[in-house]
Amino acid sequence: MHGAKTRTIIRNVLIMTMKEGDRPFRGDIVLEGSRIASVGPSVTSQHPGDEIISGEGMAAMPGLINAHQHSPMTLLRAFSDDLKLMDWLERKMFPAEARMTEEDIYWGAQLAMAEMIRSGTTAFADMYIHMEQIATAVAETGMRASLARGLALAEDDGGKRLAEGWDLIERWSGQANGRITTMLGPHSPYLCPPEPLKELIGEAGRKRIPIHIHLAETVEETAIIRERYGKTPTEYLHDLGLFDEAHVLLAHAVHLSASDIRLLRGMRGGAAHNPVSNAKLGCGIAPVAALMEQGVAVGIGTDGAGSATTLDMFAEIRAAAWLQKLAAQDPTALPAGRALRMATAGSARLLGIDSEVGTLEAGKKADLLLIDLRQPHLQPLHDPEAVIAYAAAGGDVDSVFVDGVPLMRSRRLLTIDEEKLLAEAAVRAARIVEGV
Ligand SMILES: CSC[C@H]1O[C@@H](n2cnc3c(O)ncnc32)[C@H](O)[C@@H]1O
Ligand SMILES: [Zn+2]
Repeated sequence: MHGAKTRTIIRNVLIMTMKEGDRPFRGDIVLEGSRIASVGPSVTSQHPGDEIISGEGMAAMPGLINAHQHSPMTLLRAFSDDLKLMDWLERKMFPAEARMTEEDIYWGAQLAMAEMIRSGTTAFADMYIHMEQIATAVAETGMRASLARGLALAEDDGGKRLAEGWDLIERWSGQANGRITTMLGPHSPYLCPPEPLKELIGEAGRKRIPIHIHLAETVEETAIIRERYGKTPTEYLHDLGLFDEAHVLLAHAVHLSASDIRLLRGMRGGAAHNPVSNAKLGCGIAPVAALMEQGVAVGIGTDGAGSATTLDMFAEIRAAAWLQKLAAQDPTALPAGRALRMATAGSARLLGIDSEVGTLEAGKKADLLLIDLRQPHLQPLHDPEAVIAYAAAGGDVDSVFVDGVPLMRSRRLLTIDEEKLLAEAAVRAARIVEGV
């Protein structure tokens, strides 16, 4: 017998476990409560009360994990494009963000979550302001998230924002049935001077709190840090003890020298690659293959919708593969299966949740998606991994489960009132950008 937990059997589905070395195969996936009870090729025996979902024509894979973004920036989507990063941030984003209320943050985050669920993302790492609002939206929508209050430590605010960062950690770690985890979020080497950053790193180390930080996104950043401290941005963080003290989620990691990459060897956490944002802002191409060769975990993120425009992780997977091939002039530089594993198991490692999610296997949390393969652009299926990495888009996702709970079935969102959300977002977005 199977006890009181509800069981859902996804029958006869093409299963992509995303475990290293596994090939796609047809079989059943059994969800029991919040976890995966079994994943296998044999037909599973049915019990009274089991819910049966036909997987005919579908592929199942672990939920995509967006390893770096700023969710409320959906309200700034396509508000300002085609500018250099520093101009874009200082002239457009920061002034617009200064006009955002707590309620704006809530609705912007919910808009991001609707878009993420619709495109197969089940978990994300977020760094922003008014994080309580984002945490509330995560709890309500049923997603999984790692949340950090973004901190520009160069600005003297009497410790107010840092206190908000610690408060978030205290109040929200482990909330929403364990779906919410937290980090500290010093923004970047260029907005965080050595003294307060060293202090924060020491405190994070003592309390075992992970750190989410932007690193080496542009050549301008490299020049600024060289001028201020005579080091590369990576050396700057390394010399402050960051990689010894904490699990670290590095966003971008584009401009790394060979010796920078060696400094990252053995780090806990890893780098979140944001290929679309990096391409749109003209930042450069992160040395993904070289990082992986040195054993540094690499995941995939979108960055905020203010730069990436969409939160569709399938677009990022494709861009990641293309850009590595282009940069190396070598089609083998980042194969389809490896790009898919980066966006699932790789990102899970960066968020520190790889023991729970990121692959489809018995015992893990039931965070997964079903892709509808019965569409012209996804047929035939000579190589399912290649079809999904190179041809699928967020709109092909049929169903999404987190913790065994369906958040979308047959493309209908089950935890979000989309009509109300779209109306709220439109009014708020228009007000925020007025006059900026
Ligand atoms: C203080 S909360 C986070 C902060 O980061 C800003 N941001 C968005 N995208 C980027 C990026 O690509 N590089 C650096 N900073 C970025 C966002 O606007 C928030 O102010
Ligand atoms: Zn960012």
